[in-house]
Amino acid sequence: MTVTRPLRIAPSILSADFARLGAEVQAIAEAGADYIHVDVMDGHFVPNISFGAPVMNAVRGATDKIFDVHLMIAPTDPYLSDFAKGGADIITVHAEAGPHLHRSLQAIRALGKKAGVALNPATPVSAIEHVIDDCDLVLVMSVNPGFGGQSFIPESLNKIAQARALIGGRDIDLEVDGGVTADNARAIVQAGANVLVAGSAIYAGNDPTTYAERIRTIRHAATGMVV
Ligand SMILES: O=C(CO)[C@H](O)[C@H](O)COP(=O)(O)O
Ligand SMILES: [Fe+2]
Repeated sequence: MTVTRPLRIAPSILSADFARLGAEVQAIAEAGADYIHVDVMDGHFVPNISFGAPVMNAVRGATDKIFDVHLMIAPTDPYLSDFAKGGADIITVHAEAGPHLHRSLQAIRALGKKAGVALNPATPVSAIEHVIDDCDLVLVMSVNPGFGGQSFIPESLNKIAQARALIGGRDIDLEVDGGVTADNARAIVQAGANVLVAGSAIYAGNDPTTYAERIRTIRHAATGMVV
């Protein structure tokens, strides 16, 4: 029998108001986020630059929720300890970011953190077959990484199902990131995911009074609850 971990909603602070980042992290945590998704981009692995470990560390004190750090950087290994010391709980590296994925995953666990591996849309699930027991989280990218606000790639649903089959009964989160909304959340969860990242769908308008309702709407849609 396949055991799926509990549903988690992980707002991406990439879509937050950076001028008020600490307050935005606190607001999203109080609004019901399960994980805080932190997108780190280097302008090399992806065509955009966001922020690094010092900025993440500066807002770490805003909540004690799990910091789910998505590294879109290459190389990754020289920076892992900065993110671990800076307060990351889960550190996810891309399978495409370097030739030694197994070493990177082991390095994250040696730092006492949960190790995640992310797959770009063009990378097959088979790329992580031989490291699946070294992972605590698998992240299926449902857009090409680099920017918030893109549309969900429909083929991702097949890939999520393949990743779920690979994970089987292991205690591993299956996360989906990119273009997640209340409209596709149910299909994503039915395909086998349990962690939904959403940036623009939650932070739209940067109005904290709407965050709890946006998170609740996605959570209810994902569970098939009629509201
Ligand atoms: O990793 C990312 C982009 O590379 C972001 O987490 C993702 O795009 C979230 O934003 P949105 O929900 O607006 O698509
Ligand atoms: Fe992300």
